[in-house]
Amino acid sequence: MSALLEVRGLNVVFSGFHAITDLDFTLQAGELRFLIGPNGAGKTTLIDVITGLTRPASGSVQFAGEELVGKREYRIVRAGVGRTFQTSVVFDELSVLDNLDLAAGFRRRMTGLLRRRHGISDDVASALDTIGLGDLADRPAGVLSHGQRQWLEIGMLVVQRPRLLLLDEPVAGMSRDERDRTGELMQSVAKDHTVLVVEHDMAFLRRFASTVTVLHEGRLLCEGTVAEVQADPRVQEVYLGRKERV
Ligand SMILES: Nc1ncnc2c1ncn2[C@@H]1O[C@H](COP(=O)(O)OP(=O)(O)OP(=O)(O)O)[C@@H](O)[C@H]1O
Repeated sequence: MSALLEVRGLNVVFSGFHAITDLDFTLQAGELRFLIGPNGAGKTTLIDVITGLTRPASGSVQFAGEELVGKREYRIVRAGVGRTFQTSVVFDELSVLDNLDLAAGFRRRMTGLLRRRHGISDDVASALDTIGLGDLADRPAGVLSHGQRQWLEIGMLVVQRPRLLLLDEPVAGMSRDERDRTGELMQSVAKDHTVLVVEHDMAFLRRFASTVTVLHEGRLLCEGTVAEVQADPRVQEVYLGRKERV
């Protein structure tokens, strides 16, 4: 494996408040990595920096050898970085298939994106299969359950063929069944992509995570397997007294 993403000496400051301090973080190509940490640890801020939403005070973010800091968001998307947001980007009135097709169209840069075409592209068919929504392909996205909607969003990312997928709390608000299916979906997506998942749910991590990075107050606290991280006294200390114990 080789490094796909290399964050070096990252500092993010909001009006004098240090949200991220001297962070080094590396993701190897093909990894499924989980990022955890108590509220305010800097997890979303790190994703915002990688995707160009937030500009760091200093440091670099190399993606496949290309510097991302200073690049506009759409250029970072084009470079192959896709993310889900906590707010939905699905169009309720459009069918599941049209939402996927529309997302794929951004990649293909087609004109007449909403024009119904004959047949579906291989990318869209394969994404539909991966997210398990084939039976609902022609239903409006508005009828989907919360979990199905999240899967559709993941599918909408996948059809854009990113090399790196950043998923911010993908199982928040899901039922147990939906969480399990999402974990399986993530593992399936991770076969062909590098995936970084921000997640709080420790039961979910224990089941689906291999390598975990822990942030605390904007700094890297530790990194390792789920078992290593859970056994680390520093991790236990920062989570102590919180609802979700490690
Ligand atoms: N735009 C901003 N302006 C000022 N402070 C900010 C801004 N964005 C984030 N912060 C602060 O930076 C710190 C890190 O926030 P961040 O959202 O990255 O944490 P997080 O680890 O994702 O937490 P959570 O699990 O609660 O989502 C927090 O103290 C937050 O209040």
